[in-house]
Amino acid sequence: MTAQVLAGAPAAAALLSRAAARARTLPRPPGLAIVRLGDDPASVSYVRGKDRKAREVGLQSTVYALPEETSQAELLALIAELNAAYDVDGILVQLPLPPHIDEAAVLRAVDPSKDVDGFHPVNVGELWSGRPGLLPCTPAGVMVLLEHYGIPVAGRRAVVVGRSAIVGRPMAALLLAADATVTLAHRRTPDLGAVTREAEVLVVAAGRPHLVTPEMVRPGAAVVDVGINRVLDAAGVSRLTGDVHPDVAGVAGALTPVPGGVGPMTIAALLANTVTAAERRLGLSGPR
Ligand SMILES: Nc1nc(=O)c2c([nH]1)NC[C@@H]1CN(c3ccc(C(=O)N[C@@H](CCC(=O)O)C(=O)O)cc3)C=[N+]21
Repeated sequence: MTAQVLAGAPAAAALLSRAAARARTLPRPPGLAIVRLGDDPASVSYVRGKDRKAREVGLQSTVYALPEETSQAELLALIAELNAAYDVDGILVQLPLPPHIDEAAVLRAVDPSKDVDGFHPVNVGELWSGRPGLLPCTPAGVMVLLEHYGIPVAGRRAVVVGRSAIVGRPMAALLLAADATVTLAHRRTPDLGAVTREAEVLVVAAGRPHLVTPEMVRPGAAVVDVGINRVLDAAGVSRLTGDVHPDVAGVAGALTPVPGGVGPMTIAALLANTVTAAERRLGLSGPR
């Protein structure tokens, strides 16, 4: 037996087509502003992908590509301008930012009603108090992926590996909101395998290539691999690999591929969030 492949593309396409349909009912297209500093190749390529998909879905997308040496004050001034702009519904500041910028201060400067990354402390607090506002894109995308493939969460044991502010923590909050019994494990968790073997739903976002091996997985579990690690293969070619060892497919009931699993969901969730932000700002209520 080999695990069902939880491909991201069909679930992302379904989410995007629902978002596009909602966008078409608005009096004007939802506006997305993407801010990026410097020329890190991964950031340039992710931002290009987001901008292209945003246009496909009927959003008005603008990329602000600023030089690496942009000062914190200049960046905050741009954010203030975007906060005040009527036709901007969503603001995304691509991370990571250069070391001379105070990331937390920048994330706090974004108007929470335009925070389509769900990183502002107000949105984090709303999420953990069970009154979700705008949701962090990767965890929100994982929930849509599980739903798309009919994988139940309510009443089940869920384990999240990794406690980052961007994935692990909000992932645990969303699984809890969906009535799972949630364990949040991390690098200081003793006997990680004993903990992950409890999971009926296992989400791995540790940033460590092939951290999760077959003996750490409960037979039949649904395993979501959030890891995107660039590694060199035997021939010295750079490849993407996840935090879950490929042999886990022999034990799990379902498994997301890397690439082609969670990644496409993250972008789709960002664009769906932008439509939600536009609906709220225009006084129309969206779903959720
Ligand atoms: N403010 C902010 N918001 C983000 O959402 C954000 C960010 N900063 N900084 C960087 C990370 C990374 N991220 C990804 C999105 C899509 C894929 C994706 O679609 N990946 C493809 C493969 C892409 C490839 O081949 O490189 C896949 O997994 O199939 C990956 C990574 C969003 N991020």
